[in-house]
Amino acid sequence: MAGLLATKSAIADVPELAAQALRLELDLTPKPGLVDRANNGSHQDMDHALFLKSIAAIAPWFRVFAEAGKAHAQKPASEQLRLLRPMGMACEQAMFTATGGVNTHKGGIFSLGLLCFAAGRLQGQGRMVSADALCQQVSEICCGLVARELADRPQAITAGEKQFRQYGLTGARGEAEQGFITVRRAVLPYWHQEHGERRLHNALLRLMAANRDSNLVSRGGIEGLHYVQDYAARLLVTGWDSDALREMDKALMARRLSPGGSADLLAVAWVLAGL
Ligand SMILES: CC(C)(COP(=O)(O)OP(=O)(O)OC[C@H]1O[C@@H](n2cnc3c(N)ncnc32)[C@H](O)[C@@H]1O)[C@@H](O)C(=O)NCCC(=O)NCCS
Ligand SMILES: Nc1ncnc2c1ncn2[C@@H]1O[C@H](COP(=O)(O)OP(=O)(O)OP(=O)(O)O)[C@@H](O)[C@H]1O
Repeated sequence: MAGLLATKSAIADVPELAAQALRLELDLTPKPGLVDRANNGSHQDMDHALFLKSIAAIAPWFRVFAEAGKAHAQKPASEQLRLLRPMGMACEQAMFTATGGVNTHKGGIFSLGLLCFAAGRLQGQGRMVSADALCQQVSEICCGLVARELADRPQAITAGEKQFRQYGLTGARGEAEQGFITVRRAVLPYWHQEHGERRLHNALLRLMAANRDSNLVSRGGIEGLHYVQDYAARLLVTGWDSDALREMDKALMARRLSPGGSADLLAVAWVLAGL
């Protein structure tokens, strides 16, 4: 009985954890190149207030995704993305309406939306919602996504397709299809070594060092990605404090670099670690 109660409360919490994750990610300061409480990082078209509006518009959708996952739980995993996608796009539309057309959370909606949907799916199947089970579900739901949407295209047209052709970068799709492998390898094993804000900063640095963030490539080319990866890896080796993070913030702003994919994965880490 105690196990059953624990399972139920964990399931109910995933949409709430996801909304919480977006708020914590936003408020974490300093955050190199990203919008935080102190500055707009490398962005001209968004600030903290705009991100708050975006979160308010997106958060109610997380429960919608979870309910949809539950309602379709008995259908094969291969059919799920086709069901979820129109809802994900409607949520993107709600974000664009709230922000006046600015892309504040497209990546976050994708990754967290999949987690919420997968949680509902597990619940509908009467299964335990653990981090491993959620990642496994997301991976099954996204099976073949990289091949369909990046690899099998005859011509590379979009930025994502070009980055895949040139550097093998699979972006948010690849991370989801691999069950958030970067979060599971680079962040979760170290999660309990730190506490409070330092834990989140450390996780963000680990993500920036490991993640092949397509945002960095679209802003600064492959050199931009390597610059941020090397910078973060160096801080993890030498040690860091708030001053070091502020220095890194300045360096990324000077180069117009924004590790938005790693910010999204920090939110994913919060949800997975919270289970
Ligand atoms: C797949 C999506 C995200 C495609 O976007 P795009 O081609 O721009 O892909 P790309 O991976 O380059 O970047 C999108 C965003 O993901 C984030 N991101 C970038 N790199 C990474 C990475 N390595 N890991 C995780 N997230 C990343 C960034 O925030 C970025 O802005 C998408 O827009 C989409 O299909 N939306 C429809 C809604 C949907 O399917 N939702 C399903 C769940 S609700
Ligand atoms: N705190 C944050 N600050 C900035 N970006 C963030 C933050 N958290 C998450 N992101 C992610 O970064 C992405 C925005 O990056 P970016 O502005 O480079 O994208 P874009 O609008 O598609 O490109 P561009 O501005 O170069 O035209 C969002 O999709 C969002 O998911």
